[in-house]
Amino acid sequence: MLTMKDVVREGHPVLREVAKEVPLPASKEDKETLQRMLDFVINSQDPELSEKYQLRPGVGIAAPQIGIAKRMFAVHVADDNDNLYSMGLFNPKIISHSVEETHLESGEGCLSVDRDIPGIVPRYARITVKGTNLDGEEVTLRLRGLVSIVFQHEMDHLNGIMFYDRIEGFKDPFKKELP
Ligand SMILES: O=C(O)C[C@@H](Cc1ccccc1)[C@H](O)SCc1ccccc1
Ligand code: NI
Repeated sequence: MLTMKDVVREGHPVLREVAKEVPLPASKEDKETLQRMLDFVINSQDPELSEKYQLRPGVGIAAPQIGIAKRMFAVHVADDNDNLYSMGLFNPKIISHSVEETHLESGEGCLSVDRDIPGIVPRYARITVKGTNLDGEEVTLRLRGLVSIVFQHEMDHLNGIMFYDRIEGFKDPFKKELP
């Protein structure tokens, strides 16, 4: 099972790479990896398992965060109406988004960042995401609220972008110029 020792931390070049598309249908290996990523996020929210294995609670993780520069991430998060989004996605793509923006009042954190970095991280308020799930089905998701923010945070990881790159005025030595 994946634990925090498998999570690469900021400064590792893989976090600044643009991850590569996953050939579909996904290989057995890529499916196993994505399933382990989903299990990690689920385990990280389980009081016993997160305590036992010292997992930092998370709602998502992207493959570059375990050193794999492939376009896939896993999320396990409920929306404001308690609909649970628990899935792995291959080659996710934001196909449309609102002009309106939103942000978490508390700012954002990251499993690959072992420091608190305060600041507003602007995100699109609503997004439409297309991707392929672990069953090989193409899914289209219309998202808003925390779920939308989580998906945008994970999408950024696939493009070598860290949440603090989006904080106005934050200077980071590893800063990646935003498109
Ligand atoms: O590093 C990651 O990608 C996992 C992050 C994802 C994330 C951070 C901030 C905002 C949205 C998504 C971890 O889940 S950070 C821990 C966390 C837990 C619950 C809610 C928000 C963040
Ligand atoms: Ni992160």
